[in-house]
Amino acid sequence: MPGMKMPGNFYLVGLMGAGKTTVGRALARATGKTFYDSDHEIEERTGVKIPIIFEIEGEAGFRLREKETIAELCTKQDIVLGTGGGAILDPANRAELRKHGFVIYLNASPEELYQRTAHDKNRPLLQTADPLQRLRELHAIRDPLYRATADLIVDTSKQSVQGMLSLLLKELEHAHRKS
Ligand SMILES: Nc1ncnc2c1ncn2[C@@H]1O[C@H](COP(=O)(O)OP(=O)(O)OP(=O)(O)O)[C@@H](O)[C@H]1O
Ligand SMILES: O=C(O)C1=C[C@@H](O)[C@@H](O)[C@H](O)C1
Ligand SMILES: [Mg+2]
Repeated sequence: MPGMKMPGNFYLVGLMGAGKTTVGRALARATGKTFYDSDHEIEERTGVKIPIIFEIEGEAGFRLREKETIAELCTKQDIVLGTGGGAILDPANRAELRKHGFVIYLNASPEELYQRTAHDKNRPLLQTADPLQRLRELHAIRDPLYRATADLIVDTSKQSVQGMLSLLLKELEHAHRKS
């Protein structure tokens, strides 16, 4: 259903590798909205990649930048926003997202997320001896927060990116008709 027009903002939340960037871009294209990615915005503004920010300012420094960036992106209209995997840790971010858009949780098993992120060095939290174990821990801690923030929860483990897009368009159309 490309070109389908729905009002408002769609915000994607979920762990690293859930597909927030990939699926988010496709969703924006299909709905005629502008795509933003909070991680990319932060990299643009600082001029460095995320691992460098973690190295110099620590995770706390990154989270401050992330909070500022999310607040600013939440003033935009008619966008799809892929948020950083840890954005929902901060209650202020959760409130901003809930207030300004329709929040979609892309859920996937730690095993699937591990497969998807294994080749990529741009995620400082996964630069450990056992990234699968780290993903299991992060999933256990964050899954309740993603759920509490979301208007819609979808399981991405068994879907291709294209399959995810079709499912989302169907669910969003359904939610839109009810509202
Ligand atoms: N449903 C899917 N099925 C198969 N592969 C997928 C799916 N969704 C995403 N991928 C692949 O997984 C990798 C990670 O996806 P992506 O970068 O979109 O995740 P992300 O949620 O933005 O992660 P991060 O929080 O680290 O930015 C990409 O290579 C992407 O093509
Ligand atoms: O899950 C997380 O805490 C993170 C996910 C990425 O999107 C980046 O925002 C960063 O690597 C931290
Ligand atoms: Mg991303």
